[in-house]
Amino acid sequence: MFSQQELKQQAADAAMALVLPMLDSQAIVGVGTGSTADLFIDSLIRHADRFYAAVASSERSAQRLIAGGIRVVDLNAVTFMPVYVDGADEINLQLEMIKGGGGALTREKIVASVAEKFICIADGSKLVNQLGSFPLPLEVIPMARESVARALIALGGRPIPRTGFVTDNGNEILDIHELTIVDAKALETAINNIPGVVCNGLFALKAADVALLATNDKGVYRIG
Ligand SMILES: O=C(CO)[C@H](O)[C@H](O)COP(=O)(O)O
Repeated sequence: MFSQQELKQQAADAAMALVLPMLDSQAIVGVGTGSTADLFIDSLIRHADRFYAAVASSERSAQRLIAGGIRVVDLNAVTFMPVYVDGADEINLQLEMIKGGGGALTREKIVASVAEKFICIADGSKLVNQLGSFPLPLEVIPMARESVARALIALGGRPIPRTGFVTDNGNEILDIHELTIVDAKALETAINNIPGVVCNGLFALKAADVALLATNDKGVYRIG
């Protein structure tokens, strides 16, 4: 039996094998946030001579990349990014995800939107039939925390503010428990339309292109 950490490592290694042929001396790689993304960053650091630079989805990932000698560039300077690699809190067979457990959902969604291909890496426990057991993170403008919370209660959720946490953008996180997510794209759109919501952690309108899920029974299982 592999530990969860070993499974995350296997998923990160599988992503690196997929990404390497996409790289050249000009390539810019999009990098996510979290414990699985950290392992991918460590692998990127070992292949620093194979690409030009990275774009990070959080200050935390930027610091890890820089500490490893990787050039980190501003997304505004980037017109083409072949690939974005990141973890997920939940993913379904349609490659729709809940992300934002680490609070970096807004920058993650922005960087992912620029990339040609989103590769999701995770241990197999993140694969679900229906999204929503993991509380859905919302980044909200601080003055709108309570009005957004009321709107989410009306949608059937139970919002809990993530206390003592400020996003890289200076905003707050509401974690929405007990949402029934039947149509993830429709819910993502509906929540985006609530004034004060900066971003929600549903990645369904633009889902992942490929998932690499490391499991004990099937090895690294690829979807997409
Ligand atoms: O969305 C994220 C951070 O905002 C992460 O990708 C997600 O929380 C998964 O993290 P981990 O790889 O540590 O399980």
